Amino acid sequence: MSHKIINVTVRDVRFPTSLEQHGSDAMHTDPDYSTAYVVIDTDCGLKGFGFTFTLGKGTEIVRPRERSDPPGHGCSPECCVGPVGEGRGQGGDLFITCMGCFSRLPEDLMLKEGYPAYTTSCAWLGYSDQLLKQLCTDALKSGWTKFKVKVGADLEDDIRRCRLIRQMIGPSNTLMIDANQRWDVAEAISWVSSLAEFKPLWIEEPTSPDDILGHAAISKALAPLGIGVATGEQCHSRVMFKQFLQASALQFVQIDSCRLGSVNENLAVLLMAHKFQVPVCPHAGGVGLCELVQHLILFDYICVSGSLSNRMCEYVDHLHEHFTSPVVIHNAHYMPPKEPGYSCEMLESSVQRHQYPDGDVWKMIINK
Ligand SMILES: C[C@H](O)[C@@H](O)CC(=O)C(=O)O
Ligand SMILES: [Mg+2]
Repeated sequence: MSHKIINVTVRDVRFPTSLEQHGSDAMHTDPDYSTAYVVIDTDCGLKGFGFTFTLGKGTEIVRPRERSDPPGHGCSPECCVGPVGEGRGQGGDLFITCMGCFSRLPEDLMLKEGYPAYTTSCAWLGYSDQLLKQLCTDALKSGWTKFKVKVGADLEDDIRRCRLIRQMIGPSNTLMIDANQRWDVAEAISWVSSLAEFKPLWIEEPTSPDDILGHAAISKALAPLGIGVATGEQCHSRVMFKQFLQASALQFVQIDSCRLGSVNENLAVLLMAHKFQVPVCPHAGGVGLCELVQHLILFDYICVSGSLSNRMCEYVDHLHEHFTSPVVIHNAHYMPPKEPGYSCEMLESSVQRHQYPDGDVWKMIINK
């Protein structure tokens, strides 16, 4: 039986998250979480859905790739626009199938308790201390035990915010910090040393995401303080991850379902991380990244690592309502998705309202 693709549409869908500083960090002060959203129609009525994530204007870069450009036009095979443009979610029911064919024990545990998650949505850099306190209180009540705080713009602010959150979560909950590439190598080491009293488990993206040896130097300098280096959300290929692992430049692998183009590229990184015995703690959030990455992390646990030690998946509490099968979080754990597919179909009404620049939401903002 063969079927034909009869139409492909790509839409520029943006959410005005910058208005309330959701997603803000030391490098991205006004992100509008966005997608280049693809729908494929076939002659038998089946449809395919997929997207890649951007911070708004980035959609203008990845979108032509989503339309039709073949890979490698003027770019290296591992160039960043290629993989990001290919970060689409046509996973079919691969993951549901996989869960049936391996040992039942990890599968049962996932079905019962889910995969452990941490939250970033209490402490975006643009949030006030008052909002941070409120969100942290709510998160603790809902069972969250692992929290990530944005740092890197101003050391005094970082000390105050880390102290505040550490006081709120207590000594036994987990704190991570994320600088989003803001520092050079020496600055990263001294800045993070000043935050060591707050006992962060990791510093994320301390410097340029391409500086593998820089990350190795930071890892070495911070190891005696018990602080690991986490990176990967901007890492666009398995080749980069291979070198990070070979150089002992990271202690936590942060795959990103869209930045690494395709499920296959992500699986290659999961296998390498397992070989090097480095835990995978995926980047997620944005719009739709939690929906996609939940499949990858369940695959990692059930089929590759078989371990939850030092492992957790990022969660942010924004924009899930725009998906037909949003993630289910229970007691700070991702519960396995029950629907077949890669959870990447968006609600048509949401797509229409947020289409840029002529959806109703944007018309209102632009005409203000
Ligand atoms: C711009 C994004 O919101 C970024 O800050 C996300 C990120 O670094 C993370 O979630 O980790
Ligand atoms: Mg980050």
